[in-house]
Formats: sequence, C-alpha cells, structure tokens
Amino acid sequence: MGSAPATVREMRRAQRADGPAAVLGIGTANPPTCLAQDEYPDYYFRVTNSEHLTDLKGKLTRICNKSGIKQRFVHLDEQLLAANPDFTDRTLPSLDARVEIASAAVPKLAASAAAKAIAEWGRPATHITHLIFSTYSGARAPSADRRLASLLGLSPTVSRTILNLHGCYGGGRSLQLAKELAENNRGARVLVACSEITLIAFYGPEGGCPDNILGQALFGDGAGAVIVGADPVSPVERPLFEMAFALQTTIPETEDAISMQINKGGMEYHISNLVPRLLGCNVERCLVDAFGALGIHNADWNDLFWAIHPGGRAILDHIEGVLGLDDAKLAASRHVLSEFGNMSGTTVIFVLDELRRRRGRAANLEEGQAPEWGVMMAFGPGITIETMVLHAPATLEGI
Ligand SMILES: CC(C)(COP(=O)(O)OP(=O)(O)OC[C@H]1O[C@@H](n2cnc3c(N)ncnc32)[C@H](O)[C@@H]1OP(=O)(O)O)[C@@H](O)C(=O)NCCC(=O)NCCSC(=O)/C=C/c1ccc(O)cc1
Repeated sequence: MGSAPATVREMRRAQRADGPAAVLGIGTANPPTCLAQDEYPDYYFRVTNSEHLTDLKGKLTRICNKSGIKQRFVHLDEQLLAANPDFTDRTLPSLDARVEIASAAVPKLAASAAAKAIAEWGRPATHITHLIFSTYSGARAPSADRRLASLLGLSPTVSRTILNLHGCYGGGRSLQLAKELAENNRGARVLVACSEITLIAFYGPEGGCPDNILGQALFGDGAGAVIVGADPVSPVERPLFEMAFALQTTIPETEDAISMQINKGGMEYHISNLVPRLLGCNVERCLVDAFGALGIHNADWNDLFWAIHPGGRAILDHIEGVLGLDDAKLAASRHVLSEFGNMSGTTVIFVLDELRRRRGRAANLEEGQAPEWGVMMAFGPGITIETMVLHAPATLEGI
C-alpha cells in the first residue's frame, strides 16, 4: 500500500457517520378502493357467494364491531375478483395469478409512497444509496425492490435488500437495518419501503378456520416509505426522528402463535387469540432493556411519545393497560388502525407519519411541550418484538 495515510481502524472510523441515523422523510399510499368496516360483512359474504354461512357472518360482524377499524383500503376490487373467481376458494391453485398481480401492484404502491418521502426529503432519488424493501405479498425474482428501483430511477449502484414474510414486524425490522446502514456508511441515504396487498391472503369463509375470518376483518393494503440518513445536510435535510437505539426480542416458546405460509391457494396464516396477552406480558421488558442500554432507568412511560404497531385493538388495549399509559398516548396508533386497518409491516410507518403530524399541530397551537423522547414498537411472527427508542429534535415542531 506504499504510503497509506491511516490504519485500518482509522479508515473504518472515517467511513462511519458522526451522528445517529434519523428519519428524513416519510410517505404513505393506499389503493383507491375503500371498504367501510360496518358494511364489510355484507360485502365479504356477497362477493364470496357465502351468504348461507350465517354463523360465520355473525362472527365476522362481531369481530368487525370490536375491531376499532372504521375503514380499510384494498387493491382487490370486485372487478378483479370477478376476473379471478378462484381467489374465493383456497383449495384451488390460484397462487400464480395472485403473484402475477402482486408483482406489479406491490412495487407500484411502494413507488407512490416513496415519491412522497423523497419529495419531503428534498434531494434527488439518485442520491439514495441503499434500498430495503419489505413485503409478505408476493415472491418472485427479480423482486419488488428491483422493480421499485426502476420505477424511481434509482442509481444502478444502489444497494438493495428485500425482506419477505416478516409480516407485521417488517417495517420495524427494515428501519433498524436502515439505522445500521446509515450509521456505518458515512453519507448513506437509505430508502425503506414496505408495501402490502392482502389479495395474496384473500379467500372465502370456511367453518373451522377462525384465523381466516379474523384476517379478513383486520387487514388492509398500504405502502409506507421512509428516508433514513445520519448527519443531515442543512438546510435541505431536516431530521423528523433520530433513532437512538434499536433492539429485537423474540418471546420464548411462541413460535406457533403467529404463522404465515405460502401455499398453492395463496397465503395461509394462523393468529393465536393469546397474542394480545403475550405482547402485554413482554413489552415492558423490551422497553426496560432498550432504555437501560442508553443508561436511562426508571423512565416514566407517560413522559414519552408512542408509535406502536396497531396489530389489533386488543393489542393496543393490553399494552396501554400494562404500561399504565394515559388515554391519548396511543392516539396515533388508534387513528391509523381506525382509518386503514392493520396493513402489516407498513402500518408502523403510517403511525410515525401520523405522530409527527400530531406533534406539528400541537406545536403550532402552542399546546405545550410535546415529549422529546419516544418509542416505536412493531410485532410479528416469532413472536418478534422490534423496539426503537426515538428522539424528536426541536426542528420537528411546526411541521
Ligand atoms: C378485535 C379482536 C379480534 C376482537 O375483540 P375482543 O375485544 O377480543 O372481542 P371478543 O373477546 O368479544 O372476541 C370477538 C370474537 O373475536 C374472536 N377472536 C379473537 N381473537 C381471535 C383470533 N386470534 N382468532 C380467531 N378469532 C378470534 C373471538 O373468539 C370472538 O369470537 P365469538 O366468540 O364467535 O364472537 C381483538 O381480539 C384483537 O384485536 N385481537 C388481536 C388480533 C391480533 O392478534 N393481531 C395481530 C396479528 S398480526 C398477524 O398475525 C398478521 C398476519 C397477516 C395475515 C394475513 C394478512 O393478509 C396480513 C397479515
């Protein structure tokens, strides 16, 4: 190496960012078809020709009434369903058709969310150095990350990663990976994109299959995108949330509590009715570990802002209860659940977006100081809990 100016250790240090990774832009998107939750049981049993299954319709109605959801958006409209009648029967081999539709729709929806995130970030798409794409909604190579890179005109040297079937913790996992990439590669700008369409898991009701009815009642379609980078370039880049610390925890002996599997008839899944309680029993440990790693002990959970993945109304209720949170603390999560349903890994990005809007509104109305520190949490198969401690810099006020 002749006259190498530095040791490997010094070179490595120079490659790292100085500051923490931060969220520099957020965008979200949904397909146009909106389904009202109070009309959904009639709609679902009509389009699946299942009106005769009155017990199951009663069950779906009871779940919808207790879901805390007002409406959801879906890609699979009646016209598309009429063209693919096999989708209503999961014993028929419809996977090819589902993957065909998802392969185009998933990156397209992600592109609309990403375009908004990039616009807010304020720099050209070609400055993105890494792309992390998360979806459960289709499996094919080259995959949705490759297609999204083309749709956005990203640089051919962008470093792409796809996460598949992480389910509801896909957004949390992607954001943690983005943090690692941004902090370990000086100047890196990471695009996180999550895009989910439920048509991969849509089918008609079946006796003895309560998971299916639960899924049809809770899940919706959406895409979320986030630009993550460290050492923001002023004045163009403005940090919305700094990512202080991230942690993944697996709850022991819960491997079978949430599962997803791709079969010839689409994606099948199982969701144990113990999930809300299991999460309720384990979230505080994750929070203590995460804040402890930052040297913060005995934090008052009500002094924080909260971005919790609204997997279901009962999950939010259990977490609120065990942590003793005030009513308004999970307002952003409950709002997203109500307006969009559970969009799996994408949902937590919608919650971050809603949270920063609420913080901005409160600051504009001079409603007092919003908490400086907060937490993002997402959950999914494993059972896996993603925890990230966030810090909102003062620049967030007034957005
Ligand atoms: C809104 C719920 C569903 C009901 O509210 P509740 O206050 O518990 O009300 P009830 O106790 O009166 O229950 C109403 C009905 O819901 C039923 N139920 C209560 N959990 C269950 C249960 N896991 N199974 C199947 N019936 C149930 C329950 O048995 C009961 O049925 P029934 O007695 O006939 O009226 C509530 O339990 C709730 O929010 N549960 C959390 C749901 C949950 O675990 N979500 C996270 C999982 S995320 C995930 O796995 C994603 C997978 C996925 C899959 C496909 C995709 O497209 C996308 C993603």
